[in-house]
Amino acid sequence: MRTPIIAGNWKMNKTIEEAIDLVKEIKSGLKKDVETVVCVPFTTLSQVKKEIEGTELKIGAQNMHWEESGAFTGEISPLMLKEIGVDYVIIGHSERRQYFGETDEIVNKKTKAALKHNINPIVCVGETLAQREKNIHKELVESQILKALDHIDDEEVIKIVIAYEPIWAIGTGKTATSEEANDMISFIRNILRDKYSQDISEKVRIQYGGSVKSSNIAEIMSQSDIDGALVGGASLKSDEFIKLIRF
Ligand SMILES: O=C(CO)COP(=O)(O)O
Repeated sequence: MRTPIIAGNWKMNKTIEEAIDLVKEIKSGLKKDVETVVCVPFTTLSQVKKEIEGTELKIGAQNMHWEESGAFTGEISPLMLKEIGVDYVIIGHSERRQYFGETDEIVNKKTKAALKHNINPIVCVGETLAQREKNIHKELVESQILKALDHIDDEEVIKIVIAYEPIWAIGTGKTATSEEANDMISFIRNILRDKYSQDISEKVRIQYGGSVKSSNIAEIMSQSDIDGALVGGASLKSDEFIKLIRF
C-alpha cells in the first residue's frame, strides 16, 4: 500500500512571519496515514523546521543545486538543505524549466544529488497545452521521466515521488479531469514497470498537480493510480489546505 502524500508548494510566497503563522495552523489539522509536506521558500526553512518539530508534518525545499559547494552565486546546495533537516525537495517544476532554463539533464543531476544526500526528490513532469493538442503529451512525459531517472537504480527510485503537473492546469483553475490525470499517471507507472519491475512500479508514489482544491481533491484521490497531490494556490490558506489533507 502506498501512503498518500499531499504536498503544498508555496512557490515565492510567505515571509518568515507569515510562514510560521500558516504552519502553526496546518500542524493542528494533520491526518494520520496521510503524509503531509510543506515546500516553503529557502528563507523560511529554518524557522518552519523548528515550528514543526515533534509533529508528523514534513518539510521540503522547492529547488536545489546539484553540487555540494562552489562558485554558483545565488544557489543552495544539498548539504545546506540537509543541515536544516529538509525531508523533500521539488525538482524540475515546470516554472523552473520554463523561466530558469532547467533541462532534463539538470533535473537528472539534481535528482541524483538529492538521493545521494538522503533528501527525497519530488520530480515534476508535464506537458504544455500545445503538446497535448498535438497529441504528443505521452511521448513528452515518457521522455521527461526516462531522462530524469537515468542511472537511478531500484533502491533509489522508490524514494522518489513523481508529480504529474500538466502545465495548462497550473494556476489556471483548469484541472485535468481525474480520468485524464489517472490515465497519464498509470502510463507513468507502466514506464516504471518497463524500466524497473512490476514491484517497483507499485511502490513509487505519483502525485497529480494543477489547480487542486478542496472541491476536486476527493475525486482526484479516488482514482486508482493517483497517490497524492502537489498543490500551489490552495496550499497557501490553512483551512483550504487542511481540507485537502482530509480529502
Ligand atoms: O504548480 C503547482 C504545484 O507545484 C500547481 O499550482 P496550482 O495548484 O496553483 O495550480
